[in-house]
Amino acid sequence: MSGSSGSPLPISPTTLLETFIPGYGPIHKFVLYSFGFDVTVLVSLGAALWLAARIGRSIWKVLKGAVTSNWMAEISVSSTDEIHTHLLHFLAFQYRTRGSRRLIADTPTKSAWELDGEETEALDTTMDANGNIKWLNFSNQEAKTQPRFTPAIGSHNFWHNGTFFQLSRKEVTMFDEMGGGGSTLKDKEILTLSCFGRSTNPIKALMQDAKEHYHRGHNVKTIIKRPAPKDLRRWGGRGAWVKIAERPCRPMKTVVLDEKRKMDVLADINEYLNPVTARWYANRGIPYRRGYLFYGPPGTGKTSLTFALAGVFGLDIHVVSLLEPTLTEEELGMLFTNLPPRCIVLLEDIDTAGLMRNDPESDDAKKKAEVDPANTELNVATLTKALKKAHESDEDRKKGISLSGLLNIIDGVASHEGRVLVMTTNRPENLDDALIRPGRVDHQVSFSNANQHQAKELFERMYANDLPRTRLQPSATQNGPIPARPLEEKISLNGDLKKELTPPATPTSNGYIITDTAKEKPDAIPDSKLLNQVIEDVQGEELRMLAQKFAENIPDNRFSPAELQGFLLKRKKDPRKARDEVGKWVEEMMEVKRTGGKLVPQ
Ligand SMILES: Nc1ncnc2c1ncn2[C@@H]1O[C@H](COP(=O)(O)OP(=O)(O)OP(=O)(O)O)[C@@H](O)[C@H]1O
Repeated sequence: MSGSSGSPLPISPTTLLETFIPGYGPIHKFVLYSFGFDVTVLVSLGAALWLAARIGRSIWKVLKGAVTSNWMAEISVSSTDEIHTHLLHFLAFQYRTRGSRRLIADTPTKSAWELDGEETEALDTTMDANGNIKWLNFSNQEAKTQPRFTPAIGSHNFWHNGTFFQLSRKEVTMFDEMGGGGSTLKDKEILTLSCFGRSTNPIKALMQDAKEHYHRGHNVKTIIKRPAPKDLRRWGGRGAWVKIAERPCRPMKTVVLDEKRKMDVLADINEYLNPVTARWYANRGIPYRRGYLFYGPPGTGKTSLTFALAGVFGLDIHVVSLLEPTLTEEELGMLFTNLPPRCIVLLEDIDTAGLMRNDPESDDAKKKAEVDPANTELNVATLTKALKKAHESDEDRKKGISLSGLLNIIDGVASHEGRVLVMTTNRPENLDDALIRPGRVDHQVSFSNANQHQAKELFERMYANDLPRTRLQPSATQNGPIPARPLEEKISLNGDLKKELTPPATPTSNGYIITDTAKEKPDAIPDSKLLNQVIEDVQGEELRMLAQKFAENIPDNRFSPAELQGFLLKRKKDPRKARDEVGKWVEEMMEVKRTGGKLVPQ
């Protein structure tokens, strides 16, 4: 009777497990008698490992917390700022080349221009054996689009330029005030980058790299932005503007306009954008702002010139439609204060923008209706309009942009300085004097329908051979900048303004430049056979003769460049056909214009 003594028995691991795990005893006995194996050893080992892991994790947490707070630097970025986009682009690039196991895949949106990459070959339209034309087919383009991979929500580590970085990507949900007392839940993403050391400089350098990576090639692109959707605008900051398009810079030489007028605008903006000018304005207490009014008939190149200017000066275009129903004065003011230091703000068709005014017309109409009972039909209509206006609620009045609100935003005390404001209109006579007074509009450029000289230029431009794609040469930015000559020197040297107005050799997305002629670069890659082969034989003197003949058929100031471009585009491979058919087209067009018809001859 060994166990009957007074001293207590030591508790065995099996007894302990039996106490904590219901049913352990029978299982233990079953395994022991059936297989001769004491499962307690295994379970005890597992429990010891689990405990060690818990303790280890707790110690790790404490240590990590101590290291993070004392020996690590971190910077967080919210998804409402554009740096977030830069970082994601950069990380997508990084993570494509490294083997991370937790990624988020998304389908990137590509513009039509991005399909025309460096290595893009021209597609030929061919015929099959039965003589059927095989048209180009893009039905499987979605299938070919490669997903973009970015780090998944959670923590990630990576090396960049010899520094170890930690990235934490997390989503936060927050209440967003909707106005009118309501609120909604909104998801926002926070990226936190950290690195060892007490300085945030490596992270700042990484962010700079990400920014440069994102903007690489943007010197050959013009970025077009518009106000973000209402709920995103709410966050303010640069996120109040979203990129809607990115297209190759429009060369200045493709805008057919009187050279002096073009040169005046270029010189004026060039002078204005010079950082020294800002100080000059400040010293004299003049607000550092410049406004331009481009006016003239539709399709005469107002928007085209704005894009070409953006390309020359490397500015983004911020397009605002004052007709957008959800845009309030307050928001427009906030959007103007969140513009980058240098940019173009484009307000198109400012006369049709529907600016709200204190409209005396309705009162007049009402009085007229009362004193002129003979004109009943008209009076009922105008009176209804006037009464409708009178019953507009205060809420309705608050919506939209009033003229005084816009004037305030353009040059009020809080208005942004450094931007180039371009307003375009087809009807300058309808504009309020206050809108175009000096200080708001400093330079006016008139556009008109094409004269014969411009028609000739359009023709030559349409049929000029494209520059062959050439191998890329490292750009000046990589080997030091091209020394600049002063503008006056450029003008006086050869008196040929046209050459100088054209931006220099086009840089490309990789920081390279496309060289000018195929002759200089023997390893030229042949370009589109389709287009060039047909028109190759019509170049030089013959092209000039055809252009001359074409232009002689075009009456001065009757057709807009857009109309002529439309005619030429339909004959884009055949300049001789264009010359032969222009006479008939002009006759028909004149008839359409005389009768006020809408359907134009092809
Ligand atoms: N002066 C021009 N030089 C070259 N192309 C032109 C010119 N004017 C118009 N075009 C061509 O016509 C089309 C319309 O031009 P654009 O949008 O610049 O005209 P717009 O004056 O801004 O017209 P709208 O007043 O209707 O907005 C474009 O494809 C452009 O290439």
